[in-house]
Amino acid sequence: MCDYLFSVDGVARLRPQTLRHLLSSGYDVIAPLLARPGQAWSNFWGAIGASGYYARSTDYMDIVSGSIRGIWNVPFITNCYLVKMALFHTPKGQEVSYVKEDVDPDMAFCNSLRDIGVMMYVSNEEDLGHLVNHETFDVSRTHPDVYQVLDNKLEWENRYLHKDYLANFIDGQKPRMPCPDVYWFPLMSPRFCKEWIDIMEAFGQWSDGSNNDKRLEGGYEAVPTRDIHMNQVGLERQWLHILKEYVRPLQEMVFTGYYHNPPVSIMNFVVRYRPDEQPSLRPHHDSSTYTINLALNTPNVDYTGGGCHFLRYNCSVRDTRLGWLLMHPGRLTHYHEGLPVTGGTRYIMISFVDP
Ligand SMILES: O=C(O)CCC(=O)C(=O)O
Ligand SMILES: [Fe+2]
Repeated sequence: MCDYLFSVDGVARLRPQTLRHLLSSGYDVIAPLLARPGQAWSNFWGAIGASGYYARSTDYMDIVSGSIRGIWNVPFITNCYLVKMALFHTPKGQEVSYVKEDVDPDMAFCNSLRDIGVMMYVSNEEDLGHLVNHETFDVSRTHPDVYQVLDNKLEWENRYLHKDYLANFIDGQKPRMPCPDVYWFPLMSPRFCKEWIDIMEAFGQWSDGSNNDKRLEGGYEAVPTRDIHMNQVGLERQWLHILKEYVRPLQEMVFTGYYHNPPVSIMNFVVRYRPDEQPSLRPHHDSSTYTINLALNTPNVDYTGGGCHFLRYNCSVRDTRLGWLLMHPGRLTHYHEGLPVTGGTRYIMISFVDP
């Protein structure tokens, strides 16, 4: 039988050596001090308990930040802890329980430990990882992880931001400009692109490519594409967050002095081009101040033909790159068209940012 019971509320990303370290520490009950990305520290109250009981009032910040290292005896722990199994085999009248009237289970559990004189400890001797926030994780979604940009930022960025995204901001680096005032940046990972397409195809309700579009306020689209809007697949809030957090800083680098936070975009959609469906898009202006056009798959691998042509400059971008976006003014100078796809299927993600 296992000697320890390991409890987590949510999913803890504990490293194996951390677990080994905790297991060998000899205490009956111990909680690693864990961070939850973007939220308060887990076991924070344990640390506050430590300050209240044993330390100066400012010490808990030092404990949380790791500038003091050690193990502290605390009156309360929660979320993630390790308990010796022997504690659950105590004599009658000394049982450990997580049930007490209308008290929350974690409160009741700690109370019961205190009642029988079992000490609880918080440890920050090692950097212990963090907790995943499971509150909005919806397993009924296709690829629920991709929906987690607001709730599990750290995991989400590791999975879905392009590996070269941060390199966009290296000082003195000139952004790529394949056509005049058309900028080109790595934004999303291959996994993002694949899952984004999967979500659209699983939903499957592509527009019919006609001028009548009930999804639009006026019910009319002059230059229709076969597309799915983000609000049809529950990704509007997430996509607008991506625009604000990851696209806006790129825009501010290249269109200097243009600052709108958050960026406003009511048109956010994935376009599908196929030779036998809609292969191309006739020349047009977008209803945007600037447009972003993110390549979700790869020319000469997933499809042939395709690309975006800017008529004023007689300039095309055909060799679009997976997860890279094109950013260009929407009107006046950047009259453009979608070039015909001759085989396979091309997918792009479009936003009309205005303002
Ligand atoms: O096919 C392209 O790259 C252009 C798409 C486009 O201009 C649009 O959807 O407004
Ligand atoms: Fe366009």
